[in-house]
Amino acid sequence: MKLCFKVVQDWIVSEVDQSVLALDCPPQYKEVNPQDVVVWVDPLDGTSEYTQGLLDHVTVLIGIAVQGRAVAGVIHQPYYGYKTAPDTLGRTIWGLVGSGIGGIQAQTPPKGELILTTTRSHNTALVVEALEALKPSKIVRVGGAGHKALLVIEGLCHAYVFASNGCKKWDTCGPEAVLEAAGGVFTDLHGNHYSYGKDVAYPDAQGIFATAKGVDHAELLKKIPQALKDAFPY
Ligand SMILES: Nc1ncnc2c1ncn2[C@@H]1O[C@H](COP(=O)(O)O)[C@@H](O)[C@H]1OP(=O)(O)O
Ligand SMILES: [Mg+2]
Repeated sequence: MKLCFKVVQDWIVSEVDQSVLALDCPPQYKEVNPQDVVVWVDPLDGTSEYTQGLLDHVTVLIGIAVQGRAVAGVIHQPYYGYKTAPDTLGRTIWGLVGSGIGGIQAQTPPKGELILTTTRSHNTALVVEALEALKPSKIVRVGGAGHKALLVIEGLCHAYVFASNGCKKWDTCGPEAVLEAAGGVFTDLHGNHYSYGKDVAYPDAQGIFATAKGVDHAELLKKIPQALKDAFPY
């Protein structure tokens, strides 16, 4: 059977960030068995915010898992700058664990503060309880898992905390890989990495606890009461 595709010319982007091609692939990923690779895609993360016109909360997420671990990802913000710089709309951030990130500079968040980011549209009593336990100096409520990961990568927030089972593997595989490639740590509320293998259940049933480069993830996680962690069993 012969398949024919006609690609609309406007869809083809020829001016892209080439820096990824200059990177040396970490040795452990130079030869992987294709059967060990799973790609998770969220074509529109931040749906609720999108419907409300909060366009900069929206991202397109691609995550690549090898033997269950999130190792590479892309977070594309199609509407980045739509209010301030509509002529250069959008930005694409990518990361490969062991190699680094491209598209933005990873930053360490300010010392002496604790700025947390979390959901603005999927709030619950447990979400609030977890945030209060950390005694933050500020809470940034925005939409989208990709968007929140970017706030942490850019050092605008110290941590992304979500005591809920609402996110799915396609929401977090890409963000986890990019944040960890940027020097951060992205785990569940027990401090464990999710598995992104082909047979896993879709919900991130143990919540999200992700910290920026330079933040002591284990120390911060100790402030979450055990009873709250127990509300998210394996
Ligand atoms: N309770 C939920 N029900 C459905 N999707 C959820 C829920 N909680 C989180 N998500 C998904 O995880 C992303 C991050 O959550 P939030 O924006 O609330 O912080 C959301 O954009 C949404 O993905 P999506 O928008 O692709 O449906
Ligand atoms: Mg999503």
